[in-house]
Amino acid sequence: MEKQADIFYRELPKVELHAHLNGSVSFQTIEKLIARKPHLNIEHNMTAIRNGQRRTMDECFRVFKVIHQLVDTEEDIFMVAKDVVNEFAADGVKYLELRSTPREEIKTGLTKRRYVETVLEAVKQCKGDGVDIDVRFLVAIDRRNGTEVAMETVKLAEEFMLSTDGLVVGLDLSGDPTVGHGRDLLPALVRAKNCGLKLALHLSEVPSQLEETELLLTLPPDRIGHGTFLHPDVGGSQTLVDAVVKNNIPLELCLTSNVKGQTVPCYSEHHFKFWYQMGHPSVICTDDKGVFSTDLSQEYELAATTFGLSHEDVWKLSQQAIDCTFAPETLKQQLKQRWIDLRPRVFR
Ligand SMILES: CNc1ncnc2c1ncn2[C@@H]1O[C@H](COP(=O)(O)O)[C@@H](O)[C@H]1O
Ligand SMILES: [Zn+2]
Repeated sequence: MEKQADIFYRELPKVELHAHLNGSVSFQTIEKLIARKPHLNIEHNMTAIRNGQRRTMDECFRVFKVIHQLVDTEEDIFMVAKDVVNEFAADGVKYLELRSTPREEIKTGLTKRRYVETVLEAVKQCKGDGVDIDVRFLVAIDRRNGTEVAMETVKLAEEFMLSTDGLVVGLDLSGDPTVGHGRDLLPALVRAKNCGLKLALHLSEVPSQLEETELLLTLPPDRIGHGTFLHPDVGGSQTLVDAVVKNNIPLELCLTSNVKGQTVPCYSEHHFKFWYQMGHPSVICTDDKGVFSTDLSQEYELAATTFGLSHEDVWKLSQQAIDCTFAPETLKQQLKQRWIDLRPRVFR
C-alpha cells in the first residue's frame, strides 16, 4: 500500500465481504514468508501490483501461483490468516467474510481439511486476543478444478458449517474466469444451496459469459462478485440485470482490482455507478488487498472521489453492507448498533 486514505474513511466502520485470503497478504507478511523460503528466490514485485501498474487477468493469476508457493505449510497459513484478520481490523473493518480455496500440499503434508481448520484456528485466536472484528469464512471452489473437486469442496464446507458454530457460512466460486464452465459446477452449487450454505459467486467478471451467468443466476446466488459485464452497455443484457434486481442479489464491487486487472478501463467507468444509481445493494470490497496494493478505506475513498459521494452517502454505503452479510440476524443487529455508537466519533 502506497498512500493512506483520509482519516474519515479509516475511522468509518466497514464491512468486508469479498476478500481472498492469499490475495490479501500484505507486504509485511510477504517479507516474513520470503525470509522463511529464501531458496524460492521470490521478490516483492512478483506478489503485488503497485499503483499505476496494470496486468492482464492471466498475469494476475500467475501472481497467485507465486503466493501459493510461499504459503504451503500449516504455519504459513496460520500466520497469513492472523495477519490478514489483524490488518482488516486495523483498517476499521468490524465484520469480515474471508474466503479461501482449501489446498492440498503433498510435500508439506497439508490436507484440505487441515487447511480450513488452520484458517479457523487463526480466526479464533484473533477473537481470543480481543481483536475488534467479527470474522466468518467462505470455502472457495476454484473453477479450474472441475466437477469432482467442486463436489468434494462442497462436502467439506458442509461438514465445517455443521461443526464450527456458525464460523463457516458459505461457499465462494472463484478462480480464473476464462477457464471452465459454470454448467459443470452447477450440481455442486445446487447441493451447497440445499444444505444451507450461502453462495457468493464470481459472475460475469470477464465479457461474453452470458450463457453461464444466466444459468448460475437460476440458483440464484446470495451475492455476486464483480458482475462487471452484466449490464447491456458492456455486452451483458437487460434480462441479466432484471434477474439480479428481481432477486435483489447484492453485488460485491472491487474498484482497484478491476482497474488493475483491466476488466474496467478506468475508475470513472466502473460499474459501481450503474448499480449505485439504481439503488441496488452494492458493497465496496477489496478482492485482494495485498496483490492490488490497497485496503478497504482506500476503496471507499476512491468510490467517493470518483463518483462524488458525500460523507453521508459513504456512511450509508458502509451501513447498508450489514444487510448483505451472511451473518445471523442477531449479529446484524449488533453491528447496526455498533454503527450507531461509532457515528459521533467518525463525524466529529
Ligand atoms: C482478480 N479476480 C479474481 N477472480 C477470480 N478469482 C480470484 C480473483 N482473485 C483471487 N481469486 C481466487 O483466489 C485465489 C487466491 O486466494 P486463496 O488461495 O483462495 O486464499 C486465487 O487463486 C483465485 O482462485
Ligand atoms: Zn474475487
